[in-house]
Amino acid sequence: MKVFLYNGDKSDEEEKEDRATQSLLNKLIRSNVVNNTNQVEVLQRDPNSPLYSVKTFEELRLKPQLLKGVYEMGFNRPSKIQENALPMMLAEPPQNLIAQSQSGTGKTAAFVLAMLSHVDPSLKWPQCLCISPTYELALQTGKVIEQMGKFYPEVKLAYAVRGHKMERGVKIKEQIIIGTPGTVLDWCIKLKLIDPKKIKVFVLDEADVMIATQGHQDQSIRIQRMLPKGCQMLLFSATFEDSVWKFAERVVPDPNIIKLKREEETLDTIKQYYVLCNSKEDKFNALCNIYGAITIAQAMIFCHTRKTANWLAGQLSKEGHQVALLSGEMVVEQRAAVIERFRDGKEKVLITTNVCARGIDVEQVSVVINFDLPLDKDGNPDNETYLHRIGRTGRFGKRGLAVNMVDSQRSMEILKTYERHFSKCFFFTLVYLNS
Ligand SMILES: Nc1ncnc2c1ncn2[C@@H]1O[C@H](COP(=O)(O)OP(=O)(O)OP(=O)(O)O)[C@@H](O)[C@H]1O
Repeated sequence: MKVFLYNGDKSDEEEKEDRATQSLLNKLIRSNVVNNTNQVEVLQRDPNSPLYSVKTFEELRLKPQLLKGVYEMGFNRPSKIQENALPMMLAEPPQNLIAQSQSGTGKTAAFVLAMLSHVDPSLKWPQCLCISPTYELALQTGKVIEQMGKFYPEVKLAYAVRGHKMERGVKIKEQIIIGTPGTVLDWCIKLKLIDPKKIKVFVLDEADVMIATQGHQDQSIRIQRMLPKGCQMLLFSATFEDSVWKFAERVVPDPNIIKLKREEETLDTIKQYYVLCNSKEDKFNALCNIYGAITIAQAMIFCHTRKTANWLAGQLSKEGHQVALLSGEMVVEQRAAVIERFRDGKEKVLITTNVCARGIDVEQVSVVINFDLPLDKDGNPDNETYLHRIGRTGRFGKRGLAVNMVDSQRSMEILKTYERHFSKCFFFTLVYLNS
């Protein structure tokens, strides 16, 4: 019997990369808003009320201090999701909203602007409450509040996160609270620092990440139940599985709903090849043979496990090639630095595992090497991941090249499955690269 291709190596899926880390990484490496060309889908609670969307920030009649903050951040016009979400969030009377769009489309900036707009700075108590899944994500959102509110210094922000020790019963004067569910709950119930009845705007950010963390779902619902009837409820998520949807409906009564689909990727402009090899070492040799060609552009090399990625990076370095390695062992800041160097073109080749690279768009990558073919956690072909690795959206619709390394009967079968699945778009071409 053939030995299973990845036997002995722990699958990187097993290494359990959590969604919060991925989300934080995405925020750290983001340089710009993702401008999606897909249509926004809007479902209004009251279908008879007119549907407003805005093309400029001026149309929103923001406070001048906030408009100044928005422009200072370099925003010239609302992003696609903001065009629809902002008028709804700023409407009077307040409207509830569930909004879903991929990471980087401008959701955070939208709800931050809504919170800052609704605050009454003359009142010295918490009026807006935003919960985030982790300490680090809360700090990131806090930074956006601080930046956008730069010219509105009367509005103050407090962080309800671990490590921020507070005495029981002290009254908090800050108008905006950003925190994690556990600490926020403590501040409301145990320490009585926040009077939930005085909250006007409640934001639940990253709902999909939130429910992936044990206990956060219940804590969020407990917080929500303490809020007054007229409180505006806003919920944001990058993805919308059924579980997120069910949670959203419990947290946000009578919602308006905005969805912006991810742009679809295609394989139309990608030339796909495969290389027949006998072993990992053989694949390495094949890779060395094409190394000169792939470094004309920028390339990403995908391995199934951290162990293989480390090994490959070591081997290529020994050969004198300069490669960057993105590994799950690195802390998130280190990973962000690696991605940034690659984006800036300081490194030509990036070796990574699937989990590490999830959600990262590097526009200029035109060569993708599947040192190991993508597999799901049960070891079966994973069409979606194959498409994500290789495919291009309309936005980045440049030509590309993909090379799949095949080193066993099993991996050949997997390749054939991809070929069948995507048969409308391409046929694999066999190339011999070994000397
Ligand atoms: N209207 C805009 N014009 C230009 N840049 C913008 C605009 N809105 C947001 N941005 C920038 O785009 C990036 C992504 O925005 P934001 O963080 O709000 O997206 P997001 O959808 O909340 O992402 P995530 O799901 O990761 O939290 C940020 O760097 C932000 O400063």
